[in-house]
Amino acid sequence: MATLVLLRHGESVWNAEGLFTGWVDVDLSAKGESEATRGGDLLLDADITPDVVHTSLLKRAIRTANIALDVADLLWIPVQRSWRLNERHYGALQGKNKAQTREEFGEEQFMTWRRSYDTPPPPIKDDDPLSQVNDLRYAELPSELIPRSECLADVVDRMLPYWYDAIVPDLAVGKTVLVAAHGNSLRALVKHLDDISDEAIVGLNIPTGIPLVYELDDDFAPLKRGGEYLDPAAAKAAIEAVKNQGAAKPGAPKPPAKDAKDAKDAKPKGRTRRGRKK
Ligand SMILES: O=C(O)[C@@H](CO)OP(=O)(O)O
Repeated sequence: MATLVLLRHGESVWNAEGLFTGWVDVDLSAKGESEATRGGDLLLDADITPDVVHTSLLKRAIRTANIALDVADLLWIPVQRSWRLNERHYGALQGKNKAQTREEFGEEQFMTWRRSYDTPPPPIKDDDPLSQVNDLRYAELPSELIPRSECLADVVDRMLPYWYDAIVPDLAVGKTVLVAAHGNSLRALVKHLDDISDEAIVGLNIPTGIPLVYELDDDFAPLKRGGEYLDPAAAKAAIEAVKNQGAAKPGAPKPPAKDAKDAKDAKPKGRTRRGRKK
């Protein structure tokens, strides 16, 4: 038997602003930092001591893991990071306002892009400032493996090799494993663990900053389907909030104009592959 803890990063600055994020490396908001702290507190209260942590290459997941592990005085545990745990690449929607996209394209198209299993959003162009093709952290990935857009089925395909090759070997030797990742990469992992159908996964949302604990049998299948959130009441409310992102609030004013240019201006600064050559 082994313990697997899934932790979605705390609220990011773009979650707070209602923007599609994907592979853009935005930081945690102040609320996201407190959510990560609460995540660490919940682990302490439940007496769960991770032996190893796996994260994506994005700072919102890395910082969430660090903050939570710091609370538990476990910053020293071994860490492995992989692009395979990254958020779903949101293609040309990266940086776009969710509410505006819903208004512009309609509820059905909006939800198809957000939650359908096998329809990716339109691809991002390689010369778009919000593309990751020249990002230093993916310099060792062949260009064709760097996504230009992904649906959840694509995320399952690129995440599963990491599950089998990196996470399962830790679980197999009895380690308690913490995976700090993202809404959609964790949906992909939960789909696999709980054997959720392509149709049913559409309705599953993962809340920010609340540890989800799975006890696994010797075949790495959950003893309890769906696992257990360490704060079930908070998880329920937070799941609703994720579900309703981009939805119009009755009587609410329209969201502020945020066109593609605004999104580009908001791009977080980082070193690029090109930057390295300079
Ligand atoms: O913008 C994103 O990258 C994701 C997660 O924040 O959003 P959504 O929940 O709409 O898939």
